[in-house]
Amino acid sequence: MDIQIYHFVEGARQARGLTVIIDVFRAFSVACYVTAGGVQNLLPVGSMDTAYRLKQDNPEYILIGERGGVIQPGFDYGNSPFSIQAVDFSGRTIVHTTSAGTQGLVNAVNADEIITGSFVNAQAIIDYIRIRNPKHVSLVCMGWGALEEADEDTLFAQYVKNALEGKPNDFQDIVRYLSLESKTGKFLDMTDASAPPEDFDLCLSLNRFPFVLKAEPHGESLIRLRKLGVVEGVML
Ligand SMILES: O=C(O)[C@H](CS(=O)(=O)O)OP(=O)(O)O
Repeated sequence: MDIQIYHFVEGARQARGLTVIIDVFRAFSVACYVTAGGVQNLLPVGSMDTAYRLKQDNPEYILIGERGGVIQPGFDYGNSPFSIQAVDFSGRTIVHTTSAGTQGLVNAVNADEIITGSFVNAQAIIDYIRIRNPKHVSLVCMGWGALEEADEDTLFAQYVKNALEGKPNDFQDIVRYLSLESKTGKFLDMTDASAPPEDFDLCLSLNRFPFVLKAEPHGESLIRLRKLGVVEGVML
């Protein structure tokens, strides 16, 4: 298995094989929380225009996301796991747009298969890759605004690579580093309603969810993230 690590939108375009688009803080942690909240259709989109058009055509849709980390006018929720973790999304369609994570999903045009990456479903992702056993795995770190490396995304890519190569990982050390030494620790100090400090622990709640989110075509031009259960190395 050939495992390559890429960065940002350009990396998403280069990715091939089974591709993991990584955004730990916070897009793909949010995506897992809303999936656990029962969402029927989770539609990641790149542009704000697409998000607003979908809402205009379908007023019952829920808009979630941010620009510059901040909830945008007309949105129902920001890109915050704390704000949505207790919400029942059963039967609902969510449109999700973010500065980094969802940009990677819509740009991974050369991938054979795309799943999301975050620590909240890390073991399911590792097990899924092992089950699929592809020739090429691409791990794409989306970073801050898809422009600047974010430690948590790079550390997640290395965590998955290590696991697949049979090398050890020290998750407690990752949490210590992110909270005390990395720019990511800023999430602990934020008081903005769009980025409450609780998001830090919620995004680093290791293996909370036993499923992967796989991108699939939805209609003519959209993608949908479908939940695939993976428990103890077995796909449900
Ligand atoms: O709101 C977030 O957590 C980030 C903002 S940014 O990437 O730092 O601009 O968005 P995400 O796409 O979840 O990384």
